Amino acid sequence: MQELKNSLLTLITDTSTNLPPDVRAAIRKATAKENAGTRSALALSTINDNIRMAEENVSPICQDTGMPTFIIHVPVGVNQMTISQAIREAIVEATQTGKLRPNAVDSLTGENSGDNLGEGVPVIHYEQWNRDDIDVRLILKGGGCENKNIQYSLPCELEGLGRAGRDLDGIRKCILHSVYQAQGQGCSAGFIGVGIGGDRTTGYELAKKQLFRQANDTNPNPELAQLEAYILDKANELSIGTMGFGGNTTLLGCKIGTMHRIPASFFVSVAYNCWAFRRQGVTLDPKTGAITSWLYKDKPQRVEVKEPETGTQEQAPATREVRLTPPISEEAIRDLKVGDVVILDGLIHTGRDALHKYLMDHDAPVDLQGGVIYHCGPVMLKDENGNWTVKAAGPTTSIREEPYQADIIGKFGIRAVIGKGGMGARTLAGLQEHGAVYLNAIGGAAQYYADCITAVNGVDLLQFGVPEAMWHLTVKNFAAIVTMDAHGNSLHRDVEMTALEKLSQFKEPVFK
Ligand SMILES: O=C(O)C[C@H](O)C(=O)O
Ligand code: SF4
Repeated sequence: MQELKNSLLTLITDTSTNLPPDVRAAIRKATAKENAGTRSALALSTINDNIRMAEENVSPICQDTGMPTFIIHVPVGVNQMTISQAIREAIVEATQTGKLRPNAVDSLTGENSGDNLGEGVPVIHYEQWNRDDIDVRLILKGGGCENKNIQYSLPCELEGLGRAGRDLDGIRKCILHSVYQAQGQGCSAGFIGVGIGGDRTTGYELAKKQLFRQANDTNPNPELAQLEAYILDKANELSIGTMGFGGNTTLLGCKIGTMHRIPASFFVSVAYNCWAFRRQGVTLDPKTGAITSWLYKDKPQRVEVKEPETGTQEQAPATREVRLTPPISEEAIRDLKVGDVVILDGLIHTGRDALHKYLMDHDAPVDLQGGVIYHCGPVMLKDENGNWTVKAAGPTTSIREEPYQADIIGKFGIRAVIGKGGMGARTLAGLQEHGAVYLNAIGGAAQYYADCITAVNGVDLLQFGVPEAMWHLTVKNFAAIVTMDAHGNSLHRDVEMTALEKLSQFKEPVFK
């Protein structure tokens, strides 16, 4: 198996940097359905640029390279320990070369292992089969969309949909609700894998396994095939749109599997995957470990695009572009309105979970008066001269900072927070009180934003690990949309309210 480690390294690199054709086809279809100039269309155009840049640069599509999860089928007699060891070596190498972000964190101490290895990381599942070759599939599913996974225990009451019973119609309601509750936070438009039945653990496993199906396959069970088609159609009527900006595409794929359950339990488990749906697979020669074929790389798929029906077309709002350089004045911020596009030049600072908690009872390492905080955990590499370079730097989900954000803005005089997915009522009130804005960047567009970073000025709190440290970055032409302003307006609140109204239209039974 002399080729094994290199084959696995190729698989990891390709998964992180090159979206498979079925996923690209779904994104192309979504792009064609949005009207030029709308916020969703602009977001999709950035996403498409980013997909191309990641492939060209052989760099991560998204900075969050997720929890590496392998599903491996082996012939009888193949040594699984040899494969696991080769996976670990390939993961360390992929981390050293910036194809993976160091993502394994000790849950109690918060220490980042730095090489993507840790207790339970990576995840590797083996199954034996009767074939002679080895089949290795890998998914790199990031944290933001993982946090939007949801498990329902039937019967239950669902916001907007009422009672969901222990039948196909109850299942239908749960799945629609799962898309609604994700809003834009898991970097919509997403793909969902659904597991019906099992227990709490196997239900989620089944849901994740569905994500290994081809996006354009047809479920062999006609009842489930019908449900998949129904969900894909109706979830797209929720108008959540790309990144939760509103729009015609909210869901790119729905795959449903079922297993037996025990009488008392009835779980519907949903695995939500962002548009940056990174999964690839290879077959390997069991003697040499060389790649013999790729599993998701068939010819580019033809996309048939149905025009949006009249009435569903969002009109492109007139966008105003405002160029700002930190430190930003309160006056300039109060002049901004939801929908404006802000182009930033100058110094910004990254800060996410660990930093926000830290800043509550510590001073900031740098002056943040008039400053900009970027919710981002980048992929960084140090060169031979000790200089840092940015390999990938898209936004992280902002809502996790909701308990801290308003206080931090007030305490340090921050004028803008960049992130994705939006924030809640407390932050909105804080923006109004202190004169600040929330800027939504395009989640997953890690190459696109890395390209806007012209210098790494320094780093503080590196003891939090690379993703959680406070990086001081100079940016040029960094564009983001005002989605929460200093006047109490929030696009996220409006989109969620509309989506809830639309969700409640699906209350009546469909599958009797
Ligand atoms: O950890 C990250 O960089 C991002 C995460 O995947 C998220 O979606 O919030
Ligand atoms: S930032 Fe968005 S695209 Fe990246 S892993 Fe998280 S949810 Fe996915």
